[in-house]
Amino acid sequence: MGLRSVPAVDGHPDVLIVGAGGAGAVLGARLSADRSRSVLVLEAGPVPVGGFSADLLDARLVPGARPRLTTTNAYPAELAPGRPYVAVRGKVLGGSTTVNGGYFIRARESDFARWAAASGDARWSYEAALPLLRRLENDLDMGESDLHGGTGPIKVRRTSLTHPAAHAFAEAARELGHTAEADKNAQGPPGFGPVPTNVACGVRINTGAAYLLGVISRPNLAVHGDCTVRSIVLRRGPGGLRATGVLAVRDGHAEVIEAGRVIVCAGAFGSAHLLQVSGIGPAEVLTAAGIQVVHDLPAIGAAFSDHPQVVVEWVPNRTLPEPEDSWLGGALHLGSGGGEPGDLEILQSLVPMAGLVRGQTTAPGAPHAFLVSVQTPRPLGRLRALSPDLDTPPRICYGYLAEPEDRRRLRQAVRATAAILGSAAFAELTAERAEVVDLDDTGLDEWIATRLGTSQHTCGTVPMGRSGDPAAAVDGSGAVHGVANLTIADTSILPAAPLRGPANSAVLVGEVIAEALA
Ligand SMILES: Cc1cc2nc3c(=O)[nH]c(=O)nc-3n(C[C@H](O)[C@H](O)[C@H](O)COP(=O)(O)OP(=O)(O)OC[C@H]3O[C@@H](n4cnc5c(N)ncnc54)[C@H](O)[C@@H]3O)c2cc1C
Repeated sequence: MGLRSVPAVDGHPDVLIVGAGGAGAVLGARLSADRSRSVLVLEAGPVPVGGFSADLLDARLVPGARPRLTTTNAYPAELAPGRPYVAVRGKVLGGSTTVNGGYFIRARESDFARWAAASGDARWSYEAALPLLRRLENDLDMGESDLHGGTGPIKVRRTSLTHPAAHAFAEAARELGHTAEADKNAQGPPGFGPVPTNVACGVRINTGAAYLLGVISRPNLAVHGDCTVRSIVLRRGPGGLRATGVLAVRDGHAEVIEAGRVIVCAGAFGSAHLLQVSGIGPAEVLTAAGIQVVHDLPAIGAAFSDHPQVVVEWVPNRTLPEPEDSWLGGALHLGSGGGEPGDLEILQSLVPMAGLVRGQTTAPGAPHAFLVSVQTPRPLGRLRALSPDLDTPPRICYGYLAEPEDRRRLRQAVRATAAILGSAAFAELTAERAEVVDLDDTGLDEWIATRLGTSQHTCGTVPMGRSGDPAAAVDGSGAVHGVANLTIADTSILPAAPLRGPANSAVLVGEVIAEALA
């Protein structure tokens, strides 16, 4: 691990980026491509300029699944009343893309339509985003086309489905009449198919490695690791309120670093929390936390969305092999009937949960798993700072399963998984009936409540929207309403979580905002 410092950039950079994660690393690389612009990136976690350790690259594992990993931040949270949880986020170059599952699926067209409508900004339409979706990827399966990119920084590969459990899932989906979806990045009818991943030859391609490490020697770019921004410096002048820099702590020393523009890319939890402790957020939340209100913005932390998830396990009748490249098998997207097509997700793990939490690709005798989630965005989550001190974690409540319809959808997803396990295709792999089969709705609700988890896909803590809309915090280019020279650029600005995992969309946010600021 190492630090890199370029004094000329450190002095008063044109752009100061807080956080080098899914979106921040993209912005650091894209904005510093203009050699006349000085760019300083401050990342709270380590920046391994010599390369990432093998355990953070192995795509057969999910580093963030391991408790107390030093390259993650843990946030105490509440999924539903009485359901405590510890949510994690990457704290390392690449952010959560360095510790995540490597599932890399584009948002659906309807997500883009929602984001464009909320922001009133056409750059979030699917048509406008497509060239950037192509620019960010190198699709090793599909190659360059009108739909796919062939030269971008992130290599994309679909899972192979040759593993016996993945093969059984494919057969079961066919047997049960689910639509085949060979390319989940093609906006076709949702169904069963391989999972597009940001994985090549078993290596998870995080955004730090893909975008930033290769350009880190640019003279107009400096990237500092182990450097936490504790607040945004704000000044009120004749032109109104503006950001002039940040207060950062590096090597135990606090320093104010001034900059032409501050871009906050600290993630959906980190960005909203940093804004609130800096005095930007709902006045009553700030006042209750003892934070001086600098700018009342009610939308910050008021209505985030994510994907509730439960793990459905099954016991194989023999020891199954380790996966070759990725821990992921196939994925089935099906409709809940009350939402949009493909709003339920059944994602297959080829490594038992007992292995993933230990950082091991096998766990002999342990059950295998499906990760089952409802992908309908429901903006019921809340994040509130509790203290002016950034080290005091915010209060995070997801608001899961609040409505009967939320519970119905999750029951339906679990029962669809049980049907997969009860198929003839799976009879060759397991002798046991899924335990949920005999439960009525009440029993299944209880079963789900005790196993409730989350996909860790939070979006919308600093949502895009039109100026004057109380539900909006930033405009379509990430500019904070009412504060000059302050931009937010990460999954926090997406007004609603996409119908698929947000990692691809996080990279897209970096690309879109870089274009907007070019
Ligand atoms: C365990 C896990 C598994 C996941 N699996 C998947 C998956 O398989 N597919 C998928 O689509 N999505 C997945 N996700 C979600 C996805 O990875 C994230 O949505 C995405 O990375 C978010 O990008 P971001 O830029 O918003 O934030 P992050 O990638 O979280 O980046 C934020 C960065 O800011 C830094 N930072 C925060 N605060 C400060 C501060 N005050 N000062 C300086 N730096 C700061 C952090 O250290 C971090 O590097 C997963 C998430 C987790 C946690």
